[in-house]
Amino acid sequence: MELHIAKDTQQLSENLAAFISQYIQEVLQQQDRFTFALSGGNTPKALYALLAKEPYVNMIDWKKVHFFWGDERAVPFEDSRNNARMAYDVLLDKVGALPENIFVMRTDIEPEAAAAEYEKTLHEYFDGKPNTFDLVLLGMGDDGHTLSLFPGLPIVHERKAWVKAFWLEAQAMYRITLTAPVTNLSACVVFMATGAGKALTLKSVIDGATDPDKFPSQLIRPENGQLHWFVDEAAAEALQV
Ligand SMILES: O=C1O[C@H](COP(=O)(O)O)[C@@H](O)[C@H](O)[C@H]1O
Repeated sequence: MELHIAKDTQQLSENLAAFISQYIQEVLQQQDRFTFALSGGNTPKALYALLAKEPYVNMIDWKKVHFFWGDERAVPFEDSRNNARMAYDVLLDKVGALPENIFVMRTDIEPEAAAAEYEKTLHEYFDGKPNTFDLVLLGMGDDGHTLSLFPGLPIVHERKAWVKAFWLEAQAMYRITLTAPVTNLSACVVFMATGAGKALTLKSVIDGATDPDKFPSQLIRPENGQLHWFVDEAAAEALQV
C-alpha cells in the first residue's frame, strides 16, 4: 500500500489528477481502452473538476476511457444524490466521453434487476481477462464504509457476486454496489479521504486490527494490483507516519 499525504483537498486533488493522468497515458500505450470505475460522494468532485479542465482535458484520450461506477444510490438520475449524475455534470459531459463507453448502474428499473444486469455486463466485458478495472476510485465514509459496503451489513461478507443491491435502512434507499471480490481483481485501486472527521476511522482502517465488519474499507486489498491512499493532512492526523 502506498500512502500519499497532501496539505488539503485541493492539493490532494491536484496530486491525484496528475497521478491518474499519467497512469491512463501509460496504460493506453499498452492497450486500446482504459476502464475507470468512479466513486460518488463529495470527496471526488474537486478531482473530477480538475480532470475536466486543462491540461488533463486534452492530455487524456477520453474517447478511449470506459466509465463504470463503484456504487449507486437507487434514486432517479435527475436526483442530485445520484452518483452517475454527479459524474456526468462534473466530468463526463465536459470531456466528451463517448456514450457507448459509459456503463451506468441503472436506477430506472428494480435495484435487484439493475444489479443482475450490471453483473452480466461486467462478466461479458472482462471475459477472460486476468484483471477487471484498470482503476477503481474509492471514497471512505466517516463510518469506514466504501462503495456501498456499510459496517455490519451482510454485503460485507459477499464472496461470490460482483454486484449486489440491498435496502439501506439507515438512508431509506436501495443501494447498488460492486463487491469486494470484483474490486480486488482490479489493476489499481485508489482511495481518497479528506477531513478531520475521517481521521480516527482512517487510523483504524490502515493501522488497526483487521475487522472488516466494523471497517469495510479494510476489505479492499487488490490481489494482483496496486493500492494507493490519497489523504489530506487532516485525515492523516492520527496515522503513525
Ligand atoms: O455514499 C457514498 O459515500 C462514499 C463516501 O462519500 P464521501 O462524501 O465521504 O466522499 C462514496 O465513496 C460512495 O460512492 C457514495 O455512494
